This record gives sequence, structure tokens and C-alpha cells, in this order.
Amino acid sequence: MTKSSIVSIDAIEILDSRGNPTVRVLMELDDGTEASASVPSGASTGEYEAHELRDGDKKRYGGKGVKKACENIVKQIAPTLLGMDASEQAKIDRILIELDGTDDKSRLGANAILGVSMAAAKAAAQSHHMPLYRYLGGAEAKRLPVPCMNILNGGEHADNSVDFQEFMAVPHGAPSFSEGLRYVAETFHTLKKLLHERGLATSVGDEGGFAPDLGSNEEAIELIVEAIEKSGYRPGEDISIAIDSAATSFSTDKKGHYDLKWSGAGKMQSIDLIALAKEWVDKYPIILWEDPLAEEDWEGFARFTSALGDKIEVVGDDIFVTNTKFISRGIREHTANASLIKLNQIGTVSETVAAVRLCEENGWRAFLSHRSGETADTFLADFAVAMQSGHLKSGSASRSERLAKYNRLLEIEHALGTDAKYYWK
Ligand SMILES: O=C(O)[C@@H](CO)OP(=O)(O)O
Ligand SMILES: [Mg+2]
Repeated sequence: MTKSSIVSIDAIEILDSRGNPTVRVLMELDDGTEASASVPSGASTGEYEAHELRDGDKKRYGGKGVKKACENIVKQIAPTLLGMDASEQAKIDRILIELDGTDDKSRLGANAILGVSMAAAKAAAQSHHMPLYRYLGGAEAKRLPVPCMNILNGGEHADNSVDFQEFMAVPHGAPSFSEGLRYVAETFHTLKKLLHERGLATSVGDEGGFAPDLGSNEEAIELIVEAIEKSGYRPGEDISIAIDSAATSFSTDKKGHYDLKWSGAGKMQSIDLIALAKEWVDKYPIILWEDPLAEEDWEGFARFTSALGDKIEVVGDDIFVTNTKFISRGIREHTANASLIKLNQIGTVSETVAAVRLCEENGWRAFLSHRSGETADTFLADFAVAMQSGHLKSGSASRSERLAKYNRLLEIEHALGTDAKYYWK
């Protein structure tokens, strides 16, 4: 036994930001360290994501309970890991993967596995009296991510007439993280005013961005550009725009056919969406575009990247699902030039780190991300600094589960003092 040996692992079912059950893991070490980790959950999920285990008992939360995942932690994972040193992250993650024994972590549940993996990292960091970002990222972890704030929602995250899921304000021209956060929070407030003046709804979607009914998808961009300007910032220089189309959610075959059903723009093919993107990138200060096409549309994605990849960051989310197998294929086929990175898409901390490293080694960027169903857990903030990936998305300024991450980043920036770095690329 070492002082950071695991002496107990427990799990409870808690509620996430949508009021759906999710897993919280409680871990205790021999030296008295107590840590907990909570698992996020997506709505616009990729087909090949690691499997989130749900109970299926319709009488509890319509089948969405996670009692079984919690039971797997207590009855199967805990007995296997007790006595192990929590700082042996790679070994713990390997054992979790082997104990599960499936390709998609469906036996024990990726939600069970990830909760334990994250809790081990947090407990070990605490036991070593180190902040999590330093424990995971080492002495060089000093770069704060540019906060890509989702200020206008559509698609499956909102109940409105906008097809594209997320419109983000990206303060890459700010001198520091805290200033960047201020730029985009102010833009968020200005956007609210603009919507209000036009008699449009200021209610928010799952990630806290406004979710008005607009006449077209393009109007979303126009409003954001106006909000940036009216806040006193220069579009394209201080703040640019990032889009997550989440195109799988409006694709009819997940390959090359689409139906922009929420706006009523109707049927389109990959080539039409690419033409639209080209037009917008010429017209507006767009810096990043995530999931412009659906998860099986590898060909369309590659065409999109060859058309726009030298101008903007093209990010694959549903198509890569934080899985090195798919990211490798993407690198070979020039599918994109960046991957979204979500811990729960792959299910362990070590595999997530491997996905980030693979991107880095191949000149791709790694865009760290929350899920639309979140908790107040701030693991992601520390993880983003540890990975030095330069950008993250954690929703808007109107919901505390999103702000928990941004606020944690403010703490990290404060702790780093003049050592803190902030730049886009
Ligand atoms: O598509 C996405 O990138 C995410 C997070 O913004 O949404 P969800 O968690 O619903 O998959
Ligand atoms: Mg996405």
C-alpha cells in the first residue's frame, strides 16, 4: 500500500443539467484524500461513441436511470481496483478496459468507466498536493484555452427554427483568457439586447445560448456580427465566429443527404452545404467549423476540407468520436484538420489523452469540449490546460454548469500569474 492507494470507490446517481440521471463516482485514498467525479452526457451523439449504460426501466426517468452503471462500479470495478495506486492512471484505465471486455464499453458502461477514470486522476492530483492541470499536464501546462462561447443555439439543442446547433463567439484577439471571457460574455449580453429589441425570444437552449426563431440560419451569423460590433469589438480581429452544424442531426442518410428541417430550407446535398459554407466564410469572420457534414459523409468532409481547410479549422466530432481509430483514418484521408475531444465519447482519461496526442503529432488541432448534458464538475477546465490545446467550448454565460468550467479557468489563470499563456495558434 502507498499513501495514494485506493481504499474505496462508491457511485451514486445524480442529475445533470437537463435533469437526466448521470453517474457520480466517490473515491477515497489511504491518506484520507476524497475525490468525486461526475460524468457528462450528450444529445447529438455519434453512432460510434462509447456506450452510455442506461437502465431501460421505463418507470424510472423513462428508462434513463444509471443505477446499473453505479452498481457495476460498486460490485465489479471497485473490488478490482482497491489497493491500486490512484496515480497509475494508464494501468487503471487499461484494467477498466479489460474488465469491460467490449469494444464500446457497453458491458460496464462508458459512464461507469469514465467516472472512475476521472475520479482516480482527481484523487491522485489531490493526494500529490497538485492542481489537476499540473498533475495531468506537467510543469509546461501554462496555456489557457480560448473560450469558444456558444451564444446562439439550434438543432437538437433548442426548440427553434435554426438548423445549425451552435454558433460560438471566439475571442482569439484578446490579450488573455480573462479578457477573452469578458469579450464574449459582453457579446452575449449585447446579443440579448438585440434579440429583445427585435421582439425575438431570449430563452436559452441546452448549452445556454439564445434560441430564437429566426428567418434563416444566416440571420444567426448576422446577429452575432452585429452583437460583436455593438459590444465595441472588431469582428475577425478581436472575436471571430465558430459554427457546429452537428450535421448528423439533420442528415437523412448520415452520408450525403440532408434536410434542413428546422428552418424549412429543405433538402440539400453535401455539395450544397459546402457551397453555402464557402459563401459564408467569404462573407463573415468564421474561424472554425465543426461537423459541417454528417458522421458517415467521409467523402463530403474531405471535399469540405479541401475547399476550406486552408482558411478555417475544420473539426470532426460525430465522425471521429475521440477515437484514435477514426482520427487516424481522418488524418490519412485529409477528412478534417482538427478533432473534437470529449472524454465520454471514448470513456477513459488515457484514451482521451492519446486522441489529443495523435492530433498534435499530425499537425491537427484538438478542440476540447463539454457535453450538452453537464454537471458542475470542472475536470474539463483543468484537462484543457493540461492538454494545452489552445481552445475549448463550454457553452454560454447563462448556465452555471457551463460557467463552472470558465470560472475554474479564471482560477487557473490567476494561479499561473504572469506565466499564463493565451493565443489561438
Ligand atoms: O455536438 C457537440 O459538439 C456537443 C457539445 O456541444 O453536443 P452533444 O453533447 O449534445 O453531443
Ligand atoms: Mg459537435
